[in-house]
Amino acid sequence: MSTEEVDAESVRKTILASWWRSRTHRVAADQVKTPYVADPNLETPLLQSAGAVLDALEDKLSDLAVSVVLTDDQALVLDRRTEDRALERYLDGVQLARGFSYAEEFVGTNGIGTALEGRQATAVFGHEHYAENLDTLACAGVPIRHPISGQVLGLLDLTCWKKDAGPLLLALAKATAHDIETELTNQVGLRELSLFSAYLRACRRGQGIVLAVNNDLVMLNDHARQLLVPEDQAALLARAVEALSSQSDRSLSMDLPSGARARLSYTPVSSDVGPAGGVVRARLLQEPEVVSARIDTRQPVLPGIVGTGALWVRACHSVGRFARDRKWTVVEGEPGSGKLAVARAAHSGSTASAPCEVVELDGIKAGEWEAPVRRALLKGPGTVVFRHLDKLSQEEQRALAAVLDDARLDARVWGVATVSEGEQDGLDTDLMRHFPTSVTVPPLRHHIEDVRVLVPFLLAQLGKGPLLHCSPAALQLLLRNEWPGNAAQLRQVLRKVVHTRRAGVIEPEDLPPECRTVVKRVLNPLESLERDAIVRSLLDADGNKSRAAHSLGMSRATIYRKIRDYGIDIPS
Ligand SMILES: Nc1ncnc2c1ncn2[C@@H]1O[C@H](COP(=O)(O)OP(=O)(O)OP(=O)(O)O)[C@@H](O)[C@H]1O
Repeated sequence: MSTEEVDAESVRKTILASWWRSRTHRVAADQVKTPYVADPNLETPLLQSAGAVLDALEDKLSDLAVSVVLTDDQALVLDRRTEDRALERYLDGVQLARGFSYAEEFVGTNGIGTALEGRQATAVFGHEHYAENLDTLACAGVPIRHPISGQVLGLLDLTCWKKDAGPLLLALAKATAHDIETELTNQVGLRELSLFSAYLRACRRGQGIVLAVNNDLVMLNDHARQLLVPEDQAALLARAVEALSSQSDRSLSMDLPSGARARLSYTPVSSDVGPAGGVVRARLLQEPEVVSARIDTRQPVLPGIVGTGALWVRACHSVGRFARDRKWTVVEGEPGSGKLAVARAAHSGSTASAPCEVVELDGIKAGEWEAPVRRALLKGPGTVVFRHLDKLSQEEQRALAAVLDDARLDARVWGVATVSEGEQDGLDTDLMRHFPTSVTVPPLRHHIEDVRVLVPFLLAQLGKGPLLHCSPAALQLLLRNEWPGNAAQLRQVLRKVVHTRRAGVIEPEDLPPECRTVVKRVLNPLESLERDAIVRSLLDADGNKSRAAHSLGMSRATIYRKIRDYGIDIPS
């Protein structure tokens, strides 16, 4: 089979196709040798739903030499139940046991890997197996699908001796897989049904844009499809998915890539079996000045900064335009998202030769800002950046407003204030009269593709421009991160890297532990230490969670929970 031609008439079509694939994968036909994962993830909805069904089947088959196997969607064996000792020993010998993969690429034609490859119920009998040690067996595998998305979650397989096999084997496997899917519907479907009813209620309530999301599902009403261009839909969905982690109602405004501004209200939905996702209602705000300006994202952004993500380019263009028109502006955004960088770049883009004064207001003592502000204002043409304006007390803000009222401002002075996300509304109204326009800088995760250009840019800033490059694998890790601390966090990470690697190629192992995580919030120092310790132990233990937990003195359950909480992602 591994070297000679096969007579197409003598073999079933699906089996012949699988033999060809096995041959292409260079699977050994005289032995079973397959990768082993010591610690497969056993906390999945599939295993939770399958447990009771497998218990019941195991009971029914207790007098028969039939093994019940459950795998994940990659053919990794998660559970195997065999009452018959002889069969059990044989299956151990051919590595059909928990932790081993029965994917076609490793084992060749078999009821598990071949069924997953073809995405359909498949039985493989005796000599149809590619590896000769499996000749005495028959197995029937049936993929198990997510009840709503249809995505294959895993597979149910029944394996017995070839001499005992018949058509009933596949029929029983199908019925059992169906029972597991029904159980999944009860568990998962309840969530989705709750979300669907909440979505329908929101649609019935008005004419606006309604979206509903959870981790597996997205629903959009007609208004969303008609009023929003695809990039705006994607940006809204990204924001909605982000809101999923919060369990409270929220409303917020956001700039959309097309230039429109939307007001969103997010309502979480819960079901009897836990959180079910959330419903977002959105309203487009009519801000003609912004809406009318469609931005070509291929244009270069402002001088001294990089990035081509639609939201980022839009923010840069708006700040640049306000700088040219000398319209005082508030630049709002998450920590480290590049507010000051945009303000400086807009200054350079409009009046590079004039001075740009940055007055840091965070932590400044009462009244101490007054002298530098007056000095900056008196300098004539140029830019004054009021950095972290929201950190001034209300009283100080009123005092600053009075200073600005009194100063006979040169019309060629441009004022720009940076404030933390969501803090703009709390600023003193008298002061805000001086800042008639505002722009929101998007967090890095909303223009994550810009990591590709930010990395070389920031490496150059750190003095390593032509000396250091990122390997594709390391870049992939950086692109997967959520960057709760935004570009400033990315800069910190690269600063750590250049301490240890001064030239050459940055590989994944050169990146600090935080790059192995996809956490959505900024961790406190204690949490960061714990996360780093877990990542290091996992790397030392080649991804083996039990060994990592042992070395840290943690229980397995705790390390699983922490891996989930910190979004740690280390392949075994
Ligand atoms: N698009 C970009 N191109 C180049 N550098 C950037 C860009 N975005 C951010 N940076 C760099 O990232 C770092 C953090 O940016 P910056 O200080 O402007 O953020 P911020 O939002 O003002 O921070 P804070 O929240 O502390 O006020 C700086 O070194 C800045 O030069």
